[in-house]
Amino acid sequence: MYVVQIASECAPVIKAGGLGDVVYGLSRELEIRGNSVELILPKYDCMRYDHIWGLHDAYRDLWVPWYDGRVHCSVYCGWVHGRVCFFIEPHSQDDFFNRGCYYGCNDDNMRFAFFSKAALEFLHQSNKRPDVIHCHDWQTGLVPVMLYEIYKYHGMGNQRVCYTIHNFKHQGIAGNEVLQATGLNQAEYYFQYDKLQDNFNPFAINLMKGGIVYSNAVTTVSPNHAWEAHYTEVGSGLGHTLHQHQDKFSGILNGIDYDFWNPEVDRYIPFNYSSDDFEQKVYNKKALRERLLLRDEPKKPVIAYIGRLDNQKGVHLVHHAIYYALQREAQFVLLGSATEPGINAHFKHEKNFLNDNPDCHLELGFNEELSHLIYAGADMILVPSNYEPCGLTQTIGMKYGTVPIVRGVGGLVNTVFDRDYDPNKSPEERNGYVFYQTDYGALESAMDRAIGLWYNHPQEFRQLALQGMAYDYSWNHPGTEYLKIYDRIRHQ
Ligand SMILES: Nc1ncnc2c1ncn2[C@@H]1O[C@H](COP(=O)(O)OP(=O)(O)O[C@H]2O[C@H](CO)[C@@H](O)[C@H](O)[C@H]2O)[C@@H](O)[C@H]1O
Repeated sequence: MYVVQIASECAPVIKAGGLGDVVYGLSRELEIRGNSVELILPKYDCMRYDHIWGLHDAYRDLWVPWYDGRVHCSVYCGWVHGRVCFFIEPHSQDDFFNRGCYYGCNDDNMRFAFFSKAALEFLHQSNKRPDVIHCHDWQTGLVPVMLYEIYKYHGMGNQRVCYTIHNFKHQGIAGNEVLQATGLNQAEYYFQYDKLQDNFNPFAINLMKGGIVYSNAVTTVSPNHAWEAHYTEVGSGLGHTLHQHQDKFSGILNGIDYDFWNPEVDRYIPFNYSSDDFEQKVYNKKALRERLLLRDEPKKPVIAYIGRLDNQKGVHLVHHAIYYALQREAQFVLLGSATEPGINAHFKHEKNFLNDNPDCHLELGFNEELSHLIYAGADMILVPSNYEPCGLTQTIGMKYGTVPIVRGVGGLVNTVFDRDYDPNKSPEERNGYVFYQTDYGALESAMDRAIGLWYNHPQEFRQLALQGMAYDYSWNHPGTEYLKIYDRIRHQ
């Protein structure tokens, strides 16, 4: 099968979060199984060019219709750790992808509407006719809309679209100008409730809703989150739309790429290890402490948080966990970045306040290499999210023998099974700690149980870590699930 992924991220070259990991990992899995996969991405100025091999211009004269004119683009091709990627570079005054950031601009709707249009125009003009186009999140929600409203009539009638939603919170709420720019004429047609009209604001269109309405299959990134999005407020207003399209909507748990996230072969950690020589993990802990200037207190556990610092991730609990860990004789390491100025200022303040504390380190920013050392060196990883479509940090943590402490929402429910309480798993199958409420007491009780086991029953704690390592959260199973979906829609 020939699959083209159109996305705004692909790890490690463009990674703001988990979307990048998934786009890369799924592409690799599909290729391993004999499918042909290509990726189309924006050519951002700030991406990690050191992860691209053989970048060359592949298509010089791509002219993309935009408003009443056309925008000249160049398309570059290169290999990102074996995957063939096409990077689109527009030459216009808007400088859409030369902003020194991936997201967060006032005209993000326009930037990604343009990218979606350019990606389809590239497929069209270069005569690429994939069996399946797989696109992701609001940024590419317009791809199926334009495919079925425009490109279908220009020789692209056989292409089918699978649309994956990684985060319902950001939907791309836009105005009429997006329709005008992309050539989706007759605004009144798209402003209908069963098309792109936002479910709350009748004067706005919703790009993610467009993706849901027009795609042949819609997925989100865990079975539990699919249920939550359909039936609860976690769908951020799209529950009814999902209900109307429920026959094509499902949840597939994300995998992680065990070539990249694997303590046996990880290039970024000083001591490789597996469950057979788990003792080696402690040397990574020592290296982590040295790197972050933490005091070497062999007895203390290291608790880590890695992730964006925003409301989704439960920052009030992250903040509380730092102090609770210190109070309970544990060390705490945080690696995170905040885009919201208020949250950023708050954690900067905390960092200054805790700067001289030998048991705590807050690293504010994005650092892929350091994240590997933290997964390998920490003993526990905290994921106290308010909501979490899938979550990768807990499954990565488990692969590194780092015990997860998570809130029981979204994909965390599908991956972490409480050591003391899980009703559906035998004690040998349990792999972490789960709490449910959002108050400090709930968090503390889970941390308390984890830290208590560490201090009082170290052998049992070790056993719990090994049980986590035994789980297979690779792309093996989800790869099969996506291929089943592709196969189904291909013959529609
Ligand atoms: N400061 C930092 N430095 C280095 N690395 C960092 C980092 N902050 C985060 N990362 C890395 O980025 C990834 C984050 O994964 P998450 O599952 O938390 O994704 P995120 O919430 O961004 O994405 C959304 O999409 C993913 C993928 O579908 C879903 O799992 C998730 O629930 C949903 O919210 C991990 O690989 C983590 O190590």
